[in-house]
Amino acid sequence: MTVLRFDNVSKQYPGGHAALADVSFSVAAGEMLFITGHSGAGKSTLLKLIQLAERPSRGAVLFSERNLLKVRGGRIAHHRRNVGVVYQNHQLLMDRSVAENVALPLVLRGMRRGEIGKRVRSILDRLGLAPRERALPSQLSAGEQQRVGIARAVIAEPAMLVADEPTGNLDPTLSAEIMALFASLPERGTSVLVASHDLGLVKRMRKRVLVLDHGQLVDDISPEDLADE
Ligand SMILES: Nc1ncnc2c1ncn2[C@@H]1O[C@H](COP(=O)(O)OP(=O)(O)OP(=O)(O)O)[C@@H](O)[C@H]1O
Repeated sequence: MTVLRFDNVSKQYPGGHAALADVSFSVAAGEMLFITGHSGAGKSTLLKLIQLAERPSRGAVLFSERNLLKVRGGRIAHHRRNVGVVYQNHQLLMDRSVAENVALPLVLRGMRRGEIGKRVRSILDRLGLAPRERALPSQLSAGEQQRVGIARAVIAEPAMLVADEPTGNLDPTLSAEIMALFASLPERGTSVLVASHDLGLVKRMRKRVLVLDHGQLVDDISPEDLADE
């Protein structure tokens, strides 16, 4: 089953050149892959189209077979619930505790409090954040804040997780732990798309890699081909 498909997608910002030019690829349900390329190659733009933070200038983005061009108004929020997002600057609610930040997607879904508590404890345990559950984001290190952002993005088990340079602030050990966590999501049904220009990290993960160059998709490397390089 295909969860995401880009069909000849181009994106031109007002007054700018083509941030994406005629990009086509698809992602299977439960697949993890990376997208890499130089600064300005179009990685963030591609992720923004998936979250409906931007719209294509030409072509179509299909998510679970639905053309996102047709998703408007109140349906945008509904679509975004199916896409977990991890940013480099985590966009946490600074006046809410770690546990409250992580619980937010479940609260928005109207889940029962008892069930929310259980799920929050479980994900905080997995990410080594349980001792910090009552802390405010301002009392955390950059790495801890990043893990809170990741916990919040994955807690509702979205169809897809998109992450933009998710290990930018983290030391190598923590980066490896975060990547291992991402790699465990597909077996729970979540596809994972990670934008990164850390080529060493990307190669170590032995996953499919899309390569963008000036907005064009110039390579689509399978894990097997990556192993041969
Ligand atoms: N809101 C915007 N308005 C105009 N141009 C933009 C906008 N956002 C991005 N661009 C341009 O589109 C191109 C692609 O940018 P994008 O942020 O997608 O690249 P990137 O590969 O994510 O880069 P980086 O690795 O530096 O984050 C760049 O030339 C950028 O200057």
